Order: sequence, then C-alpha cells, then structure tokens
Amino acid sequence: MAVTESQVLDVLGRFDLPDGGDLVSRDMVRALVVDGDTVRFVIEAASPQVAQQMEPLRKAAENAVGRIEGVARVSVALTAHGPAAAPKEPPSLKIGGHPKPQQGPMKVAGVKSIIAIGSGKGGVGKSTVSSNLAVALAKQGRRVGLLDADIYGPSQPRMMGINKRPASPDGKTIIPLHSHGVTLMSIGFMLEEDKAVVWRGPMLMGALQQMLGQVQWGELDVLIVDLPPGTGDVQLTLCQKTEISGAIVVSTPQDVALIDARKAIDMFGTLKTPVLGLIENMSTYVCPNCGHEAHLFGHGGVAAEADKMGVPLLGQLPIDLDTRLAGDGGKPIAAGDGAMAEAYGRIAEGLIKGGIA
Ligand SMILES: Nc1ncnc2c1ncn2[C@@H]1O[C@H](COP(=O)(O)OP(=O)(O)OP(=O)(O)O)[C@@H](O)[C@H]1O
Repeated sequence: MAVTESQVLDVLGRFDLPDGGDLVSRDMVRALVVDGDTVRFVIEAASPQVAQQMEPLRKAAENAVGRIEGVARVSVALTAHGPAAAPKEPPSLKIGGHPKPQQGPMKVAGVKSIIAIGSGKGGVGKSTVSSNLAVALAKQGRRVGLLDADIYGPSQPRMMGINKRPASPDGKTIIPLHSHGVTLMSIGFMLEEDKAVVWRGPMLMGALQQMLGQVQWGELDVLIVDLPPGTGDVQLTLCQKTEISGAIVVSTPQDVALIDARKAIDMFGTLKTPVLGLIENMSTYVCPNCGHEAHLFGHGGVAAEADKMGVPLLGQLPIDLDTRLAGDGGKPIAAGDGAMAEAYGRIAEGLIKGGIA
C-alpha cells in the first residue's frame, strides 16, 4: 500500500515538545514530500539554538517515520529562523571556504539572466520543470546553467544523470559539471551523504553565494535556479542578494497546491522579484490505451489563478509516466523528441521571445 502524508503526520503528531504541543500542532513540519517509498521533510525550529537542541528529536522522528510500513528512505533536515549565534561554515561545504555575505544585490559574472523556479509546495514537479526547461533552452541554442539550490532534497544530479564532485583546482573556484548541454551545479554535490544538516540563515547565504560567485559558470544567456519548495531563507537570500530577472512558480491544479503557489507569488511580490509566470504541471492525465483525458488534480485551477493574480500562464504539462522515468533515469524528457519535449520547447521559446532567456 502506498505511504500517505497523513500517515507520516500521524506519527509526527506523537512527538511532544517540552514546552507544549507536538511537532505537527506547532506547525514545525515543513516541505513534507512522500515520493513512493521515500519520505522527506524539514523540522523548522524557532531559533538556531533551539535547532541544535532538537537533533535527538530529529533523529527519533526520522527513525519513527522509517518504521512506517512501505517507507524505505527518510530524510529529515532541521532548519531555524532568526539570527544565529555565530555564522559558521556549512557543515560539509568545504570547497573554497565561506565568502562573506554581500551587502547589495550581487551580479553573477558572465550571466545575462537568472530565473528562479519556485513552488509553494513540495512534490509538484519544480525540479522536473527546472531540468527540462534548462535542456529545452539549451536545445534552442541558448547557453544555459542550472543551479540546484534545493537544500532539502537536491535532485538535479539524479535528474541530469551526473553525480560526481566538481573539481576545485585552486581551492577557491569551482568547476561546474556539464550534462545534456547544460552547465550544472548542485548543492547536493557539496554535502556529505546521509549527514543531517542544520542550516542556518547565514550558512544558507554563504552556500548560495559560494555557488553563484565561485562557480566558473562561464558566459551564460540564462541561469535557472531550482529553489527549495516554500517561502524560506533560500528564496529570501536569492531574491535580496542577487540580481535576478524573475521567478517562475510551478503548481499542480489542486486547491492545496494553489493556495501555496499564491503564497509563493505573494512572497516574490514582497521581495520585488517579478513573477514571470505560472506553469501548471500534472494538469491532465491522458490514458495511453484509450486516449481518455482525466483531470486527476482538478481542472483549470492554475489558469484561473494566473488570471486572478495578473501573471502569465507559461505552459500546461500533463501527467506523463515517461517524464518521471526519464527524470529518474538521468535523461530529461526534453532531451528527446515527442509531445512532452515539444511542450517544454514551446515554454522555452516563449521565454526567449520575451527576452528573458
Ligand atoms: N508531469 C509529470 N508527470 C509525471 N510525473 C511527474 C511529472 N512532473 C514531475 N513528476 C514526478 O513527480 C515527482 C516529484 O517531482 P519533482 O521532484 O520534480 O518535484 P519537486 O516539486 O521539485 O519536489 P521537491 O519539492 O521534493 O523538490 C518525481 O518523481 C517526478 O519524476
């Protein structure tokens, strides 16, 4: 039987906190994603000091969720808001040290345009859209970079079919990797596997700025940044500290996803980051046998939302088994031919024509 989010929340709701309530009732469980037999979520503490004390609880929660029938892998990260006692280097971010966070918005040398891809909710296909859009833009002759800044679950190494540590010949600069015509860097390349990471605001800022500033991106027409889901520190840091062209928000047509997508759009608005548009993912399901079209997650929700918020709807992508298999196999569907590759091609073309990529 498939594992569900509510099963996970049931288990987490049993973790009482010393100062009252439990992990769920105190709204500390964030970015929960159940992907087959894999569960990922974030426990968000009120401060870095509290986060440090919560490590035993994080471990216990990870073990308890791992005992749910059907769960094979669990990854739980701890994050904290608020000022840290002392900015430290991220635990395993070793290449090239820790640059001082900058004051004004930073330009990335050689990069003409930066597009952030966000979502309100996890699991809506933001990383899939990021990799495919990057590949589709590269196929149309653009010089494209892809930065995987999803600290909670960096998936671009898997989706782009590459998983080796980037070289750093002088200990300062980082040489990015290349796959399917795209220049690639992932925060996943810089973390030690199976190690819990307590991310604090200043660490995130350092890690992001390191990946933007120390990676030898070369001359790029566009750099796609795959953000973590939600509206947290990474989004804030990127939008406030870097000159970015705008953000694209990915959502499924479900009401719950749309509510969160609206929050993401509001956040970009508050940060004065232009929202370039919405992409509806998993919009319909077309039966491969009989051709019947079903709207599993509702119909027309994202188009209506885009209309209401006054932002363009950049594309609608159906549920497609081959898209998932291609992503899991490290060769994004946009790298081949066929209807899905064409759909991504049309979105890429729109961005190029709009002068954004
Ligand atoms: N259009 C689609 N059709 C079928 N499967 C899809 C589609 N888009 C994404 N998926 C699959 O859904 C799962 C979640 O997608 P993905 O990891 O891209 O989402 P995400 O929003 O980036 O999630 P996270 O927040 O965990 O990073 C993956 O297994 C992916 O292959």
